[in-house]
Amino acid sequence: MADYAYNLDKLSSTLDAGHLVEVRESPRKGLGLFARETITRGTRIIAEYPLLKAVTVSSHGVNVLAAFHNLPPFKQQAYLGLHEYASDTFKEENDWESLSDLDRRVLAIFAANRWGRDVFWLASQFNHSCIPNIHNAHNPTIQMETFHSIQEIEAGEELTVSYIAGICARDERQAQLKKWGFECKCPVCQDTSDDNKLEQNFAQIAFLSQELKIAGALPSKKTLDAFRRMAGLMRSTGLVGKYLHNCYLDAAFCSAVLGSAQMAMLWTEKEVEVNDYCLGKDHLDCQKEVRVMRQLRSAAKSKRPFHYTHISWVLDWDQGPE
Ligand SMILES: C[S@@+](CC[C@H](N)C(=O)[O-])C[C@H]1O[C@@H](n2cnc3c(N)ncnc32)[C@H](O)[C@@H]1O
Repeated sequence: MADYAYNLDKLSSTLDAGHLVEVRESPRKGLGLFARETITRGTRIIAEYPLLKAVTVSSHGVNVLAAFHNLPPFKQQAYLGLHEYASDTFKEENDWESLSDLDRRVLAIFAANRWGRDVFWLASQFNHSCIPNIHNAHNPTIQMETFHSIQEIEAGEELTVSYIAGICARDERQAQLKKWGFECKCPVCQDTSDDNKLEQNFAQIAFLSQELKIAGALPSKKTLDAFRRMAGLMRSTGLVGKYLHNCYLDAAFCSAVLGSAQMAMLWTEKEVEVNDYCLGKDHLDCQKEVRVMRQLRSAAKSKRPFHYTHISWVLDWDQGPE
């Protein structure tokens, strides 16, 4: 088994559509994942178990090193084939000078590829885009990380995820991406002209979400209108993943608090649609949302006065591993 190498064939699972993608050079980004054929929205392209799982992401990376040294040789070999990058901050945090060359490499690979505490093999080939076409999430039912297409993807097109948190303006995005040591070359970031419509949309979404945060997003006609505008901007920008889902969720709850079961139901239907293509119908969160949608449907049909407390809202979303 010593010369066993991780490869696409060995990893392809009956739970995903890994055969639809290939790993190859992506201009100025190293390797990347590309569609072999047209991929429809909502396809579970990858469902993967971690190659390396650290117990915690504690300082000095001891847990990461222990996890690596406990792997069987073929997995260590696969891991060491992944891209590495360690920022100066990461090196300082990890007492770089005291480490062996191998341990530095192990930690630099962890820094460049980790999703929380986990490093996946195939999913480590995803490059970043500020407008990604793939959404990743932990699926507790199958205990795997899943990667779904959130747009229709054409044959030959690159598949991308977002490495960063939140929807923010270019400067903040670039600052967050410093951790991975590159300047983003996605289409939004490359266009530095003042009339970059997509960038203007990013700035407006960031502004609206900041305003809502400051206002504490207390349900009112004004906040509902802000969620509606934000959702429209996200759709026209192509940001159709979890932030759009969250926006629909907020709009649904806001409509319910304002007393309209009908409007809450319509927003929830949109929310369910986004969640289904981001997570897959077997995800517990999708099933919980469908239950909320059914309650709202019957409340909307009923002649009885409606109050938002009649609905069992979903409060325990699955966040997946840290
Ligand atoms: C998780 S790896 C992705 C796979 C990597 N391209 C490879 O060759 O194995 C992350 C690294 O890919 C590169 N990268 C990812 N997204 C990029 C982007 N939008 N623009 C430029 N480089 C990118 C950076 O070097 C980054 O540190």
